[in-house]
Amino acid sequence: MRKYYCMNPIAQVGLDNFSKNYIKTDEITEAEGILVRSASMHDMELPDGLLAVARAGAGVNNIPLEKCAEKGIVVFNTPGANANGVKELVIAGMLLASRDVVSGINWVKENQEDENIAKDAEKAKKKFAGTEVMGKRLGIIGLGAIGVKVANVARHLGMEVLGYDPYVSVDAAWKLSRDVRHVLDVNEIYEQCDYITIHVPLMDSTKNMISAEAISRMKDGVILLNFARDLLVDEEAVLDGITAGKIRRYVSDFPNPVTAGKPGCIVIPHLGASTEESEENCAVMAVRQLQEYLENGNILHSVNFPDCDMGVCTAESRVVIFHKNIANMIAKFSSVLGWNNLNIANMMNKSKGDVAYTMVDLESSVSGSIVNQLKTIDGVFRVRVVK
Ligand SMILES: NC(=O)C1=CN([C@@H]2O[C@H](COP(=O)(O)OP(=O)(O)OC[C@H]3O[C@@H](n4cnc5c(N)ncnc54)[C@H](O)[C@@H]3O)[C@@H](O)[C@H]2O)C=CC1
Ligand SMILES: O=C(O)CCC(=O)C(=O)O
Repeated sequence: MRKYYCMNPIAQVGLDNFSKNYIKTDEITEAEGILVRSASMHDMELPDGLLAVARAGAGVNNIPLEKCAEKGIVVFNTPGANANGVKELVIAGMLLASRDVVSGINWVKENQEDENIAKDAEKAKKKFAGTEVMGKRLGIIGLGAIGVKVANVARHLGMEVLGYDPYVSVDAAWKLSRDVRHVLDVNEIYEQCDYITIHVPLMDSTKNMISAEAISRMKDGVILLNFARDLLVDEEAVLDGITAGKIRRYVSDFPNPVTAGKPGCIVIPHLGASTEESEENCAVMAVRQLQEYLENGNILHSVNFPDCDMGVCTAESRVVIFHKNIANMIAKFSSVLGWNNLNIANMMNKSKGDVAYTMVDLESSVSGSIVNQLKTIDGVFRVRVVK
């Protein structure tokens, strides 16, 4: 029986995909697989028996990717599975920032006992008047699963759309409306747009990407939307920008003491992916990827190891090896297997940055001693007998 542990509540529809050979455990040290959403795993000890972590979502900044790689723990995410949920809330955020609906609703609540509320509302409403999005210019930083969807909807709303993504994938480019202007310099977005929305992962290279300098380049009265991660934006500079009238509204999906309750800030409690559909899509994808890896050693949508798929093993056994991406590793594995008279039926090796993954199907079974010989090869992190 294989055991998995959930660090956050995971949609039952997803968990139902586990076969009867799986059981949920409350004891993390027993788990071969972990399912997680936003819980931080940075300070936790990774159990020795842990083989994989599946993030039911996109952002993986809550997971120590390198530490996992060094221990041969595969980390998956579920690209695109919650993109529509986020897209819809970004559009809602744009509208809430343009029209003062929130203050208007609060006014109605505060005046609920007023018998003349209908008449008084007609007098009060001019305070809450706003602007329309049609005809305005939207800049999108990051044209991945979410950015592309936001771009295409914004075109349907009659907005002019500029997109910036130096690493845009072919797949994303195919999905993007051809009316979106792809800019090569992010400053064009800062300098020309009425609305700016950011959809990039939080990494060392993107932290504080929306800096005071970037804000200083923006048009007066810009509306800034952040449904990606708070640390991408210098939020102290945002507050200064609001005070100075540079920024009209800052919409963020990430409450923190800097922006919560501050004038000009519309802060949502991280609800971008909190829809039934997104939660279910992510859970189903995460569970399938986890199960495929635990049962067959196949990797799909990993963020710290290369994707590698040899299907179901029809040979006598399958061994997978996590190792450094350095010269001569395959020769060393073949030598160990050859000395031990093991014939290779099939083999695949893939690399990603500094790490690599080798899958080997063999015509006879592998003993513990052979596994130990593979483990002692310099540069090997982990050896796992899948079958
Ligand atoms: N608020 C919420 O609930 C959610 C937030 N997110 C956040 O949104 C982020 C984006 O999500 P997806 O679109 O699904 O990811 P994605 O991986 O499909 O797209 C990210 C895009 O950012 C681009 N990129 C990377 N560095 C860049 C840079 N320096 N400048 C411009 N573009 C750059 C990449 O090329 C890629 O196309 C996630 O990493 C996560 O942090 C994702 C889902 C839900
Ligand atoms: O699971 C969640 O609600 C968070 C979603 C998110 O932020 C992500 O997928 O990056």
